[in-house]
Order: sequence, then structure tokens, then C-alpha cells
Amino acid sequence: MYRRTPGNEIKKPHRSDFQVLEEIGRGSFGSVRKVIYNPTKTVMVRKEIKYGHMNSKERQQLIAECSIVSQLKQSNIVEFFSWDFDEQKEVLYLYMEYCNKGDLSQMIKRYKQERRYVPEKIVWSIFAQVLTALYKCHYGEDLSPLTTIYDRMKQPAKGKNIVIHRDLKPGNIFLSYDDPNKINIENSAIQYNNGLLTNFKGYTKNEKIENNKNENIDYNLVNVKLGDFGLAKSLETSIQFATTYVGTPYYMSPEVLNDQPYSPLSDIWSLGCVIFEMCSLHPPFQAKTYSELTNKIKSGKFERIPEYYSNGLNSIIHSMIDVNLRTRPSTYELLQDIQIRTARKSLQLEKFERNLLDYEKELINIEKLLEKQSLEYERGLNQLKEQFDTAVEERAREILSGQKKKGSDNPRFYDKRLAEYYRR
Ligand SMILES: Nc1ncnc2c1ncn2[C@@H]1O[C@H](COP(=O)(O)OP(=O)(O)OP(=O)(O)O)[C@@H](O)[C@H]1O
Repeated sequence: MYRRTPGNEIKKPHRSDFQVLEEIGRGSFGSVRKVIYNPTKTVMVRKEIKYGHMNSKERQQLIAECSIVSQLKQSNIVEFFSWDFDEQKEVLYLYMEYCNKGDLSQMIKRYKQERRYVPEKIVWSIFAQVLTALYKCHYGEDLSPLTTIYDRMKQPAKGKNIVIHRDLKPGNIFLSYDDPNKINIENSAIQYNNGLLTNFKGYTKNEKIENNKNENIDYNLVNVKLGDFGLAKSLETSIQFATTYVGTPYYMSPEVLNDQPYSPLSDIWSLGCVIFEMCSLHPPFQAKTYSELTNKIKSGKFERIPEYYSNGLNSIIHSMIDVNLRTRPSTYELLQDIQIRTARKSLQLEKFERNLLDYEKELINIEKLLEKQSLEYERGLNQLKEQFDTAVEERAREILSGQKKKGSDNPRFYDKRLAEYYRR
């Protein structure tokens, strides 16, 4: 992301390096737009956060959290590229990886509209990927790949750099196909034409966005990316958060509702609610009023997920939505579950297979290129051979007729052609 300048020093991207495209949504703190980072032609999102109302302490906290989140690099976490300020407008811009297949709330909505359950294999796969992201956040280290599903996992060290998400909900779990940047440029409302950005022919912006909404997505193939975290903490204390946060706390743990501090286990409660919703197509606790909802959450009583799903899945969800913090499992403990291990192993194998296929495609391309080069080489050689034969014939005719062509008495006239022939 950081490009090298002629002086070879690494330069932080500037706002002018980004081409701003269409708005893809609006959150509590401002709009989210697609952008292109011109030096690498990469599609990203730019999220804006208006900070005018914050006092200097809150601003400093926001910056500190940006820098923590920017260091969280893991393939199941939305990559954070850079940020900058527009001091006049008092807006902070965050530049992040663009996830091209929407988020989990949109996926749940689709299944609900189609009156279908999300297949259990997809539920486990998404569950395992979010846990992999949470492992990085809660323990500050990457989860090692599994050799077999029975591998013993070493107990993670007590993390120094613990990051708690604090706002885990379906809308913050993003979905993406592999190589999103390539796909995005093709699917975008604009396209490259000889290096210039032009409007996509035949589509108005809105039609194209609408088309993307109706596009077929194979949820077996999506990569899960956890996004939008950390920042909630600094914003939560701000006046804007208090006045604009209108969301219902469906995923908030009872301890947080009771004003106790967030802990990694609060994320586990929220994740339990998200997985429940993926199965039941509605959150575990619903109510008409805020106080009825918080009472239900604090009681911790909710129904079984539909019979369509296994007892194993039902019981792991119930273990997570547990009011008792002492018995609620940690990320590490959840990763021991045999179904989670199976889902992780199968994701690893699928990725390996995809890499093999890519490798095979690359080999086929190289083979075609070599074939083309060898044909061109042969054609060139034949041309030279013809030229040489013609020259020899001409010379023979000259000798026989006793005539001389200008320059042909110079032996180098023929040597040069011969040398070229043999050099080839
Ligand atoms: N990295 C991303 N890739 C693709 N789409 C994104 C990305 N980040 C946000 N979006 C989309 O932008 C829209 C607004 O997102 P944002 O996270 O700001 O708000 P929200 O989650 O809807 O609400 P809140 O601000 O209360 O969390 C959503 O439709 C979301 O799916």
C-alpha cells in the first residue's frame, strides 16, 4: 500500500491518490464509499467518521484505536490500509479492504426471503472463520493451520495486545470472494479503458449497484472477514454515539447491559447470537420494547435452533449464550470443538485445491506462451534461411553470368548474412 518514491522513502498515501466512486452505504458515523487507490489500481472502501463533536481526548483515543486496528492483519479480518483527515470538514477517512459479497445480515435476509435455511456446512464454515479472526484479536497471535483434525492445540499465551471487538453483529461480518480487487474492477460501475477510468457502458450507476444486489452468490465459497471493530469504544463515549446510535442491542451481552466492562467473553456471547440468527433467521432475543429486550437478555432464556440443525450445533450455541461468565467458553475452547476443527480443515483443503487449480492454469498459460514463442522463432529462422538461399542463388547466378552486383565482391556481404543465420 505504501509506495516508494524516487528517493526510495516510503510514503503514506494521500487523499488525492484515491479516486472516489459510488456510495455503498451509510453507517451511524457517515457514509461508506468505494474508492480506487490509483498507484496500484486497487478497489477499497473509504469510511468517513465525523469527529467535529469530539473533544481532544476522544480524538486522541480514536487515533490510538485506528493504529491498533491497523496492525491487526489476518486473512479473516478486513484489512485496514490507511487513514487521513480532512481538517476543514472535520472528517476522518479510513481506507479499508473492500468485501465484494456483502455482509452476513444481507445473507440472512436473502435466505429469509427465499424461505430457506442456511445449510449447516455453511454455518460451521462461517463460524470457524469468525473464530479464527477472534483468536487473532483475543490472543494477539495467528492460529496455526491444522495438520489433522485431532491436532493438539497449544494453549495461547496470555495476550498482551488483546483487542475486543465490542460490536459483533451480522452487519460487521463481511463476505468476499478470492481476489476481490480483480473482480471489483470488472463489476464496478466504472471500468478501465486503456488505463483511463470511464463510465461503464450500458449501465447507470444505480442499475449496476442493483444488479450486484441480485447477483448469485455461492456462500460455500465466501471468505469471511470481521470488520468494524475497536472504534466503537471511543465513539461510544461521544455525544454523537449517544444521539445517533439507534440500533437495538440484540447482540449485547448481559454483563455489558449491566454496565460491566467488556471482556473477550462479551464477544463470544455476541457471536453465539449471530450464529443463532444464521440458523433461525432471527436473533435469539426479541421484544417490543427496549426494557423487555434487556430483561430477556439478562434472563438468558431462548429457544432451540430449528430441528433442521444438529444437536451439536445447538449445544455449542447454547454454551456461548450463557449468562454465567465462568462457564461461557473462550475462543480457544470453542476452537477445540471437533466440528469447528473439521470446518477449519475442510477450509484449508479447499484453499489448497484452489491454489493447485490456479497453479495448473498458470502452467497451461506458460505452456501456451512457450509454444507461441517457439512458433515465432521457427518462422524467423525460416525467413532467414530463405534470404540466405536467395543470396547464395544470386551469387551463383552472378558468377555464372560473369556479372557483379554492387558490394557483392566484398566477402563480408555474404559473411554478414551467414553470421546472422548461425546466430539465430
Ligand atoms: N469493508 C467493506 N466492504 C464492503 N462493504 C462495506 C465495508 N464496510 C462497510 N460496508 C458497507 O457499508 C454500509 C455501511 O456500513 P457501516 O459499517 O458504516 O454501517 P453499519 O454497520 O450499517 O452501521 P453501524 O455504523 O451502526 O455499525 C453497509 O452496507 C456495509 O455492508
